[in-house]
Amino acid sequence: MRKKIESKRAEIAVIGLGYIGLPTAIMFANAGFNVVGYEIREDVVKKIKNGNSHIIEPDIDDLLRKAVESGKLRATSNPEEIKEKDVYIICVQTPLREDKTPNLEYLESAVKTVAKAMKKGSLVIIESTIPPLTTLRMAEIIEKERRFKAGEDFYMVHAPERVMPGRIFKELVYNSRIFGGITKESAELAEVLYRSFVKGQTFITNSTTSEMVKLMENTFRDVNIALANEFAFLAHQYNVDIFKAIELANTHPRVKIHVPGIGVGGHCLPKDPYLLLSPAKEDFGLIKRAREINEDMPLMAKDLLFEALKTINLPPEDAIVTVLGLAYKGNSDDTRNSPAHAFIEHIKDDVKEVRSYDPYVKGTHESIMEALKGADALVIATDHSEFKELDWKTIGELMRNKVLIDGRHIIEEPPKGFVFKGIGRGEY
Ligand SMILES: NC(=O)c1ccc[n+]([C@@H]2O[C@H](COP(=O)([O-])OP(=O)(O)OC[C@H]3O[C@@H](n4cnc5c(N)ncnc54)[C@H](O)[C@@H]3O)[C@@H](O)[C@H]2O)c1
Ligand SMILES: CC(=O)N[C@@H]1[C@@H](OP(=O)(O)OP(=O)(O)OC[C@H]2O[C@@H](n3ccc(=O)[nH]c3=O)[C@H](O)[C@@H]2O)O[C@H](CO)[C@@H](O)[C@@H]1O
Repeated sequence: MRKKIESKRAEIAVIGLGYIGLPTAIMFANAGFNVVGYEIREDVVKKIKNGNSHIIEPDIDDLLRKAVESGKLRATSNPEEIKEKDVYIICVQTPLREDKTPNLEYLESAVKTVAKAMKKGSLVIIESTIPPLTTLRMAEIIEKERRFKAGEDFYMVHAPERVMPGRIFKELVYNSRIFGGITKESAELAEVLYRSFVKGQTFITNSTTSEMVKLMENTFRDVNIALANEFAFLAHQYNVDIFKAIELANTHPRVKIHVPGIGVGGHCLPKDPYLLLSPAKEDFGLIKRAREINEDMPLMAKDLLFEALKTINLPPEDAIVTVLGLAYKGNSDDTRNSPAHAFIEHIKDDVKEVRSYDPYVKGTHESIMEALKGADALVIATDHSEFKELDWKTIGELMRNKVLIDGRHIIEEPPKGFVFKGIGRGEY
């Protein structure tokens, strides 16, 4: 198997062609492997077959076209086409249920599909982010399904993905990678495989450690953002501009405070802390409290909006509010767990009309100017580059009342004539 991987003769199936699976499949195909991408969504398969990406990411269109035109990458919804591959890489989503417990249905179904298709000696890699101990449980599913013995009849590894959307193709190459094997040999094989394009450092460990490492990384970020958000809350009470205060605090050699804002969205940070806690019998409460703080940030934006409306004596029920940005972060089309949606849900029954505009996502209006015509308040919920270059004079002329709420600190100096409030901007 090692030789097959080194000589790039190993046949690879990538299961799930989303934000992670599609770039991963492209990288292996462009590194010279024959790759089949298996995806249950037929619309996605159809697009990829035509060389078109269904996600927005720098460089993806050219790299995908190259992979498809060279014949190295094929997409399919037919499980027959992933039979007896050498390597399976599972990249399906691992969301939460309503009650915040992990929904591992997609993963279990993908593992069962792989179990049916694989052969003795296959290497099964899970890239999805999963609760501690899940790889071992998935190995048992394969053992039951096929009567194979994990570590003897097949190799199994958790190889968490750590890329940042917007920089995926750079980070796939230069990030360091962790390979958590159910056996050392499994991890070593995965390491050789990824070395075909990874230039960052690589580390080998066991699967439960790698599951925990990935979840700790995102929990670290989430808890730090919650701390920044709590600082922002205090800054309003002390009449301080939190961004100036953070800039100064960050001049300390051992302090690096994160960025407060309207909320923490995406497919990862809002759920990974819960995945980390899910198999635990007990915890200290810090991680959950940080999550609650971040989940409540859209409510803080609502409070600022209503305070601003009050200063112009406009009852909320008469106000037309335009939300700029629906994606969870700047220059992305991903709306999963977006704070913009949570914010809209919080205000929609209290105001006259909520409008929305996003350059990458369908909102109520297709042009920013149309969305702002006659509006009373504008709320920035996403830090898209487009919103950093707005012509405030023209916008002011279009709006009926000029209330501006900055949930993402994209405005340094509030434009003249606007009633301005921003998360953490205690000075205004
Ligand atoms: N998006 C990110 O920035 C990111 C970064 C690092 C890690 N991750 C982790 O990677 C995993 C995937 O995330 P994503 O953002 O790519 O999700 P995604 O929803 O964009 O992609 C998952 C794809 O898998 C498909 N799928 C679901 N079940 C399937 C099955 N049984 N067989 C075949 N296809 C199936 C879905 O239709 C979907 O297209 C998650 O665990 C996530 O936490 C995501
Ligand atoms: C540890 C780490 O770096 N993990 C990254 C993270 O990537 P991400 O795409 O989820 O992006 P983030 O930048 O973390 O943003 C999430 C949300 O938090 C808001 N935010 C952010 C920073 C801040 O200081 N203040 C904020 O309010 C932001 O607006 C947005 O809504 O998870 C991926 C999947 O596991 C990882 O692969 C990837 O490495």
